[in-house]
Amino acid sequence: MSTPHNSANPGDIAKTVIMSGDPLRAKFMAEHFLENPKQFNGVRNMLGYTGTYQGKPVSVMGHGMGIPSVAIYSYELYHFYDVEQIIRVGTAGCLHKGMDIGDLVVAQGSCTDSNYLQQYHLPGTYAPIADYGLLSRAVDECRAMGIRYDVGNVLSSDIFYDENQDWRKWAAMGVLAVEMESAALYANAAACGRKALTILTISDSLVEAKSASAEERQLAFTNMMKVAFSLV
Ligand SMILES: O=P(O)(O)O[C@H]1O[C@H](CO)[C@@H](O)[C@H]1O
Ligand SMILES: O=c1cc[nH]c(=O)[nH]1
Repeated sequence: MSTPHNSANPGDIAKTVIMSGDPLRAKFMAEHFLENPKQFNGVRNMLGYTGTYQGKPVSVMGHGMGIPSVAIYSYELYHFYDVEQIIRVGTAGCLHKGMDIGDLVVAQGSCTDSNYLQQYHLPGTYAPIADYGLLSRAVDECRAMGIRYDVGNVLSSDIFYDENQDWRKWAAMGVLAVEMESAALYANAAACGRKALTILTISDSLVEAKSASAEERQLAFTNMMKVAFSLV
C-alpha cells in the first residue's frame, strides 16, 4: 500500500530510516553509505532509498523543510511502513558564540514555536525529547570520533527569516541552535511509541558572521551521517 506522498510498498523500507530535509542529501547518503541502494520513492522528488550498511538494512529519505513536511513523512513511515526509528541529519543555525560551522549538535530536546503539539490536547507544555538509547550511543560515537559536538535543547521554528529576532529569547534559555523539524519528529515518535533522534551540523551562526555554502549543506557535512549510520 502506498500513500499520497510515498510510493513504497510494505517491506520496501527498513526499520531504521535516516532522514534529512534536503532529498539530495538523502541521495548523497545512498550513494556514499549504502550497499546496493534501491530507490523506493520519487513522489514530489522526495527521494528515498533502501540498502544495507555494513550488512544491516537501512533506508534514507528526504523529509522536506518545516514541521508540516517532516510530520507527514515521519507519520507515514511510523504508521504505514512500521518504521521503528528515524534519525534526522540536518543543518542548523547556532545561537551562541564559540560554536563553529561544522560542529555537531545532538538534539536532546526540541522546543518549538509551532502549533503542531496542540493536536494532542495536553493540559500543559509537552517537552519533545530524543530517544535516550539513540542519544547516548550518538554521544559515545561523537566522543570516539574526536569531533566537536554539543548536546542539548534546540528550537524547531516555523520561521527561517525571523523579523523579530525571537531566537534571542530561546538562546537566553540555553537553547543551542535553531532548525525547523525536530519537535514534530520527536512528538510523532512519542505518540506512537517509536524512536527518534536528530543530529545537526551547524551551517550558520545567528551571532557571528559565519555561513556554509549550499553545496556544503548538501554534501560536505558527513560527520553527522557517520554518527547516524553508526546507530543502525
Ligand atoms: O538541512 P535540513 O535538514 O533541511 O535542516 C535545516 O535546513 C532547512 C532550512 O534551510 C530546514 O529544513 C532546517 O531544519
Ligand atoms: O539558521 C538556520 C540554519 C539552518 N537551518 C535553520 O533552520 N536555520
